[in-house]
Amino acid sequence: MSTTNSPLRVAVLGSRGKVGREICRAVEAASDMELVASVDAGDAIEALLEANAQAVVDFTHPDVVMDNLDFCVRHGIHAVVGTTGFDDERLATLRGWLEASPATGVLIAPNFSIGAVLMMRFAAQAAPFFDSVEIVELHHPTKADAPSGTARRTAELVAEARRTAGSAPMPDATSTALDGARGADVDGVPVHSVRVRGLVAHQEVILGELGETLTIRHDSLDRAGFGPGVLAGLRAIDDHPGLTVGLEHFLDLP
Ligand SMILES: NC(=O)C1=CN([C@@H]2O[C@H](COP(=O)(O)OP(=O)(O)OC[C@H]3O[C@@H](n4cnc5c(N)ncnc54)[C@H](OP(=O)(O)O)[C@@H]3O)[C@@H](O)[C@H]2O)C=CC1
Ligand SMILES: O=C(O)C1=N[C@H](C(=O)O)C[C@H](O)C1
Repeated sequence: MSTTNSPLRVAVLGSRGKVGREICRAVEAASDMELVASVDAGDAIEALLEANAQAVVDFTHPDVVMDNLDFCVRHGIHAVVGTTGFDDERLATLRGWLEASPATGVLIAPNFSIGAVLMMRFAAQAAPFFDSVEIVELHHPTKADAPSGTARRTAELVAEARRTAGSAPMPDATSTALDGARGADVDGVPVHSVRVRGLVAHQEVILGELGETLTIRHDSLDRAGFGPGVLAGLRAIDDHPGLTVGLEHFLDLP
């Protein structure tokens, strides 16, 4: 889509937010891209058309992201989306919109950090080898959703790997518990959410077997760490029309 003569024309939605600010910096620093529009709450999304944007990056809020994507897909603008809140119903809606705009690509990635993508993959690989798997995600207290999109996706991948392997149900003799004490049940995997000031985004996957545990931990220490994954998504999106869920599909992983 872009050549050395014509940098990819990128717009950022949520440009004044904690992640959006970093993405604007990353796009501005990329020699093969041009930041043509920065849109935040209260700004008119039509700025994307005036700027002739070819692709948008969305780090906004689960309550507004579907409206943003409706606009982008209707106007044939590719979208690289970090905003959380995508359940099966939303993904089905998006697929329907994309059928009417077959050249447009939308990438939804629960986490754009390369380390987090690997954490999810390693957790799924390890899950069938252990009796127990639980997830603890830890974030800043301004986060809108719980559990995190990354934790939900990890739980789904773990559950899928265990189903494929024919794993037995996880042992748990709890017969009485305060509400929430065992976390949220995501596809049979307990997920525990911690919100503490000072944290950025962290996750542990704790796997246990008789006599041993394995803990896979990822820490996002600075939101600049989401930039390279977003740029990789932008560079590949024109070659991936339709809906893609997960940055791993755009990476050359073994
Ligand atoms: N996939 C990934 O790798 C990552 C995903 N995320 C997700 O990204 C999202 C944003 O996170 P974060 O940056 O921390 O949140 P912030 O609240 O810091 O930023 C969101 C920004 O979007 C703005 N906004 C709200 N509505 C609109 C709209 N209709 N159009 C344009 N901008 C709008 C907000 O404005 P205002 O504050 O005035 O409402 C705010 O400036 C969350 O869903 C989060 O979970 C976060 C990190 C990594
Ligand atoms: O809101 C955040 O901060 C983050 N959101 C994403 C999620 O919900 O998984 C990604 C990362 O955890 C940071």
